[in-house]
Amino acid sequence: MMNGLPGNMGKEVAAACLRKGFKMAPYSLTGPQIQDTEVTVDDMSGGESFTVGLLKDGAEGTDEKILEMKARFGSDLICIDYTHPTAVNSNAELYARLGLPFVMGTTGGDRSKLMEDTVKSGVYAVIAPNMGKQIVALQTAIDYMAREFPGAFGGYSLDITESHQSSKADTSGTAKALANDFAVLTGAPFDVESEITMIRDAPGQKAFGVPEEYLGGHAFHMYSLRSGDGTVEFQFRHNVCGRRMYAEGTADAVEFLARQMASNAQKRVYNMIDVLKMGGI
Ligand SMILES: NC(=O)C1=CN([C@@H]2O[C@H](COP(=O)(O)OP(=O)(O)OC[C@H]3O[C@@H](n4cnc5c(N)ncnc54)[C@H](OP(=O)(O)O)[C@@H]3O)[C@@H](O)[C@H]2O)C=CC1
Ligand SMILES: O=C(O)C1=N[C@H](C(=O)O)C[C@H](O)C1
Repeated sequence: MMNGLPGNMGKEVAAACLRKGFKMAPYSLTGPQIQDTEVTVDDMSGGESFTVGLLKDGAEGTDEKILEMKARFGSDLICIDYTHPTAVNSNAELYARLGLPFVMGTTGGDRSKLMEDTVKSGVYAVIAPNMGKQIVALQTAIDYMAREFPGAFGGYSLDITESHQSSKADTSGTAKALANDFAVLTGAPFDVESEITMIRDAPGQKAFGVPEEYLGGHAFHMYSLRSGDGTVEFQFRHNVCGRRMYAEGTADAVEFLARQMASNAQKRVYNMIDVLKMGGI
């Protein structure tokens, strides 16, 4: 069940899932601005397409339609969420209430509550602000570095700049996640709400290196660690044009979750680092 159609990631992820041979559930949760009642998604390579009915978030009869799908598809029904930061917690509550496994790619919301609610509910889930395999590998390495060498960059200042399409509603969830590890490395507090520089305007995006044709869909990140006297700088960058890498990773996460469910795995809530480590992608 691809929730967040006809959004940008919704369509990309639906396509990646179809390319992997998955079938689409007949309904998708959609947002308050959407007037259409259905949308057709395809695999973006000339193959299969599906028409999906759009259920406005909170609309009467939503639970019943989802429960009908659950009765029809059983444990083959896995929700994928690429909606809106304001919908993260309410959607996770819905999945928990109806006992639906889910992959949450949507960023923002109250992340601690999201984890708590999901763990408490006992549903299987993969939750990650970034599903791009290579970025998750970098994240894993920085996470390892922070755990092995906390304070190794003591006295260094941390600067984080990210650029995304102007429609992005929140600060990069990836930057926030990595900032926590970098703060362990510098040993100094870093406020992810106020200290990450966000670029959302076209001149700024172009100056940051974003090609003109990707102003509407890109994710450029730069993390800089600079020594106190300014003589040494480390930079880490991941610059993605388009959205395909996240969509492919999401389809892999769905397959991973289905495998964990089939094997009755004891652990139920995963992140993408788990997926990568456990050979899921
Ligand atoms: N984990 C990852 O790897 C990645 C995560 N993301 C995250 O995915 C999210 C979506 O991004 P993107 O597709 O670019 O955004 P879009 O704005 O293109 O799409 C979001 C869609 O969700 C709909 N929506 C809004 N509120 C709800 C709701 N309550 N229930 C269901 N649907 C709703 C929107 O409708 P409406 O127009 O009415 O608001 C819109 O159709 C963001 O949080 C982004 O950060 C993005 C890329 C990769
Ligand atoms: O909104 C996006 O586009 C992206 N969101 C994710 C985030 O906030 O970290 C991942 C990637 O940056 C693309």
